[in-house]
Amino acid sequence: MTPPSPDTIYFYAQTDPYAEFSNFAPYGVCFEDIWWPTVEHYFQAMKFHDAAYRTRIRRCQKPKDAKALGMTRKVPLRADWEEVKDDIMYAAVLCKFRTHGAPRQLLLGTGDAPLVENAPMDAYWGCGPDGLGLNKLGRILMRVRGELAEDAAALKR
Ligand SMILES: Nc1nc(O)c(N)c(N[C@@H]2O[C@H](COP(=O)(O)O)[C@@H](O)[C@H]2O)n1
Repeated sequence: MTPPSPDTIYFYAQTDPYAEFSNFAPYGVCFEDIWWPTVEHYFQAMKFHDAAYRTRIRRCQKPKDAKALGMTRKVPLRADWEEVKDDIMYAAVLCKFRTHGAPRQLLLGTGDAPLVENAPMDAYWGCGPDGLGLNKLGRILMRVRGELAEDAAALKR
């Protein structure tokens, strides 16, 4: 097991440094002419094919409320969710950072530092309780950082 690099940047709560990297941060995204208040709202809504339920999630006041609605299994989860969820998350996170300059500059300013969602209960998107989780959100952010750096380089050419 490789130990975490000393320059690893951890993010999670909205009261912590680098809160901008969390999907709960107040940066909206637009898909198919519909505006979603946060990445979390969009991601949670995409779990369902039910259009009315998606709208209910989009109208939640807070991302934690959107997440709570997304956790229900009273409304059927789309059958292909496990296959599509990583791509949906990637598209939403890329859209967020292409849309909003402040988090984009913060992300680009992290250079090559490893990024880790310090989510104690989530070993898929975050590092989980023992720090050994998959950290899929951190990995997506690092991939997005590379895309944004390419965008910036192309603009200078
Ligand atoms: N800020 C915050 N609070 C939590 O309680 C969280 N679990 C997370 N992590 C985010 O939760 C989303 C994943 O939801 P599912 O478990 O797939 O329903 C994803 O956006 C994580 O980044 N963040």
